[in-house]
Amino acid sequence: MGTALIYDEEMTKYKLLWVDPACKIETPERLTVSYEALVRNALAERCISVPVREATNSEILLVHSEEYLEAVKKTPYMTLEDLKEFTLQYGDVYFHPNIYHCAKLAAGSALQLVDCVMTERVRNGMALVRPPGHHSQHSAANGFCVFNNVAIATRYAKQKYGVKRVLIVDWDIHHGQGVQYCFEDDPSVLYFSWHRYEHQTFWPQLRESDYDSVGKEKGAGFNINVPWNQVGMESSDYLSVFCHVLLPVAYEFCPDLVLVCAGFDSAIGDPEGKMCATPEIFAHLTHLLMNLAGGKLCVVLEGGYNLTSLAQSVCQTVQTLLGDPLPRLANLSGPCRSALESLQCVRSAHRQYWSCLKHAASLPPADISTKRIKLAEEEAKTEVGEEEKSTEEKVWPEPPKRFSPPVRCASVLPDDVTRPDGCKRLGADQDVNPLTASKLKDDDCDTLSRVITLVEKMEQNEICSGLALVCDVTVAMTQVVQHLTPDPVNRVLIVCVGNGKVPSHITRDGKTLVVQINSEETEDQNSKYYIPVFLKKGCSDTSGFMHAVFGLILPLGYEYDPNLVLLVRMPDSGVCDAVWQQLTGLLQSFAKGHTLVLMQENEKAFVGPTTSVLLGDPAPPLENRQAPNTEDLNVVERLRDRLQVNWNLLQTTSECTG
Ligand SMILES: CC(O)(O)CCCCCNCCCN
Ligand SMILES: [Zn+2]
Repeated sequence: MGTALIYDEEMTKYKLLWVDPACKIETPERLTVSYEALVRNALAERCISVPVREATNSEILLVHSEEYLEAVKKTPYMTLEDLKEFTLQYGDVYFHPNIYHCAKLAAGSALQLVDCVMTERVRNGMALVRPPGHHSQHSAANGFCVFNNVAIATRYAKQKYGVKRVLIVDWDIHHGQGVQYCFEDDPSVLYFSWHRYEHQTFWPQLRESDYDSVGKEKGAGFNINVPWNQVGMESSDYLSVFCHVLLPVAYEFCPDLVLVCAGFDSAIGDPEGKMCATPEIFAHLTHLLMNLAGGKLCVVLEGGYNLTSLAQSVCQTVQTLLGDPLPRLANLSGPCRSALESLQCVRSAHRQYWSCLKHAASLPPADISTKRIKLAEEEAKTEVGEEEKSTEEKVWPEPPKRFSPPVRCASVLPDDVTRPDGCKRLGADQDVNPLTASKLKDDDCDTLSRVITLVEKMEQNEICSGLALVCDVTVAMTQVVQHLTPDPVNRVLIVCVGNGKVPSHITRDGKTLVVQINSEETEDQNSKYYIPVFLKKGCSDTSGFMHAVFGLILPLGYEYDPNLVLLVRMPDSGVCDAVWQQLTGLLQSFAKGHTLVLMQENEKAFVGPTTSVLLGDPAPPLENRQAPNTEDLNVVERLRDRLQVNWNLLQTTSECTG
């Protein structure tokens, strides 16, 4: 199944007709540069082009009042003076004779996206629209928004397709208060938003944008606000929040559909956000959401005002939706102190609602409230100036080209195991380099030499990922590590699932990082590079396992930044299919998708499910939503406490930083 792209140049045909410093950044060029970049990078042609349509009255009325709709209906016939007059009743937004038409097209585009994803005509998709939507409210336009595109799409999906749970991820740098107001008492819609806040001094300066707005009545816990109280946030900060807040909660929520309020003003260079995360981060944020809801992911454009970073970020997002391998995120420094404060605040505010957070620190950092008051007082003192003091132009490197290796997935299988379609079989002889074969002294040398050849072809980027059935995974793992070209940049992340002795010598000098999830206590080797995660209920406990994936494996993997990932399924690990597939999917975040899966020969039943994920299909949703058991949560928390001195991305509170 493919990726939908919805765009129509009609939505470029409105603009600001008078002087208004607050609105001048919202221009038609935002849409044209985004679409043209997709065309230029040969991404648009790989998408399924879906036409726009106007949202109907009844669809708009799913969110907005009749009075508001009737009022907006009159704007096409207004004079310039009337339009200015009409605009005055709202904040930070402008009207134009053609904006009503475009607003119907923007909302209709989101509905078209929902239709083709829910009818499985496509797997996922992106709608390039303007005007944006997430600030508009029941009876008000606001913040460049006229109709709330994503809120309407959410109500539409529930009404037309009986979708029970919708996750809305709002990575725009402004708080989508319009979405919050719409669903704050609705437990079937989980709204997650991060936003520049600076202790309520940044637009829209709402008290209800802070972390303690968790939702109302039945909706308590289903509204998650992550305020950024400083500018300059980087990829590390964004990934920390995904790993330690959004993903654990999203998996516990188990949505049937995921919608993204995709604003790219959270990228480096944006005049509104003033953040420092490079465009590649959106490839990762998108990928981390692609194994939820069976891959049903609808991305709808919101903000983004630096035309260069906007276009690059849109391309990173669409290329990931298309399934291309991700770029590596170089030298992640770990979350800054302010981000850790926000992280701690959000986790403590939501610990009572989500079992994955029940071990979170119970209180926000002591001084957080005084900071808010102090900063607000300071703000009051300085004149309210739109022009920012620091106007230095941010520069960042062009994101690296992300081309797919000629072979997406190769397998080394015993002759009696059928090769899954789409997967290339690594032949016995023709592919194997004789030098390698000679070096292997093992009785299984034929298979092992093919495994080594597979790894060599991954290093040369001829093959993206691989799977091998071997007679002894431990031997195979050891051989792979030994045969890696001794290149100083070689770093292998090894994730061992299940019991079994991992030879200690392979955790040599930091060239490998081994994380083993098992169900039996191993002697506690206090090494930075060997991390045993002992789960009482072993790998069969889905919640405990996934807690270790989000809280430990993902952060460690991002910080370690390997160029190869070995996923090893130890004999009788007890891990269930869906969890195994989720892990396989999530590990493709690293090493440009170079994942080698090693399994015992008798586990041929898992060859199909594993290769389907290696080939880019989404992992099936984890049906169960029971809480991780307490001991397992304890294990992961204790490990995190012990390891976070060495691994910054494991931090979740600001107390720990010295
Ligand atoms: C879709 C969106 O969230 O990007 C809209 C943001 C509106 C910002 C209003 N204030 C602008 C102040 C200009 N310096
Ligand atoms: Zn924004």
